[in-house]
Amino acid sequence: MEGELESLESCLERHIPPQDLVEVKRILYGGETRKLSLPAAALSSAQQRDFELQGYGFDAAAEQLRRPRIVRVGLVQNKIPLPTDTAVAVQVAALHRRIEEIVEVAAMCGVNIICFQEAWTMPFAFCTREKLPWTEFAESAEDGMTTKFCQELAKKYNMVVVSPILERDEIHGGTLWNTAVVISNSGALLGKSRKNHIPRVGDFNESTYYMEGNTGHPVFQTQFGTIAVNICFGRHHPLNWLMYSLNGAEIIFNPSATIGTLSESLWPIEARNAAIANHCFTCPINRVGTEYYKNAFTSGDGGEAHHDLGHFYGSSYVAAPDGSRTPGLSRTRDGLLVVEMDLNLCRQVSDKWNFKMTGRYEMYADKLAEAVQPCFTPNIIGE
Ligand SMILES: NC(=O)NCCC(=O)O
Repeated sequence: MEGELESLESCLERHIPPQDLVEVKRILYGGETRKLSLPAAALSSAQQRDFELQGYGFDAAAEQLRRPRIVRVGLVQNKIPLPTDTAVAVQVAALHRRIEEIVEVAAMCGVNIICFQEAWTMPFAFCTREKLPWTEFAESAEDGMTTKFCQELAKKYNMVVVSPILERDEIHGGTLWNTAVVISNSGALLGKSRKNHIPRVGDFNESTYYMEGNTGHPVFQTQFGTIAVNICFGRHHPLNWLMYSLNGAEIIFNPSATIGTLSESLWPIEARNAAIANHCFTCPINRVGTEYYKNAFTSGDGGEAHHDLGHFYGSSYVAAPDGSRTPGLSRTRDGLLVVEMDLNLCRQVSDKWNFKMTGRYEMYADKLAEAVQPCFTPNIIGE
């Protein structure tokens, strides 16, 4: 992608003198994350298939009573492989093929839980506010062809699959939802988690298509750890992260679709802060590239109509409960980030910082209950 910075990290590596780089990484990233040694076959397959493959590891201290709880997660970011005016079924098939070849490499790297980007089976066409053909990408979470496809992958590779799609719920009048389907490594459907916070910002006009999710904050018990899915815009809402954490999530995925001009300066902060505040691992994932539409659309701001939403900047990363984080994937290329983590780190950091213990949730529960009442008066004290 011409003119786009490849990644923040490659820029730092290029320009910061080596003697300062260690300190810069300590301050910015909480230190240098351990690099994983990935199989040569995986690295060469990634190269042949034209996607970036990076691997990092977070360690925890050895304990006497608990064995290490090591899990490998995979985060996938990708461009749409075909133009947005290609037939719907052909676009979906091409995305299935692309994901299949990335998941195969994830399996070579020993990934236990994989998560794809938000609405991964389609262009992020909600900016257009057109209904057809975009609503045709919607599928049943329970038995749509993408769920069936992911169940096959889960069984074949013994991998938990988190598959964020546009859902059509036939039981409730054919309504649409922005939903993550969670599939166990046995291939069984574990359940689904709908997007709780729907954006109304800039060209992100998703409320034209679906409402705020009604599945609450489910946490899925998998063989490899407890996981939750906080879909995209929920990233800006600390209480949303908190609720998944209160329900016991050790890893919270954040499949997203967001663009540089809107959110890139927030991206490194929000999910990382959530990992710190909630003593868990967080995994934000963003799509890559610029998606063009035949019909121009406006942003409702008096500006010119345009054919694209802007550049999706990738930069997927993982943040750990101690506040450290991996480098981000590329801003421009498809990629797979493989991260090994010892889940014992969550309780170890919790015992150190005690945010759960010092959180005063009962005080906030009371005060929030008051603040949402129509008769609420803010507690402002004047002179
Ligand atoms: N997909 C989505 O909710 N995007 C909104 C923009 C953002 O959260 O950065």
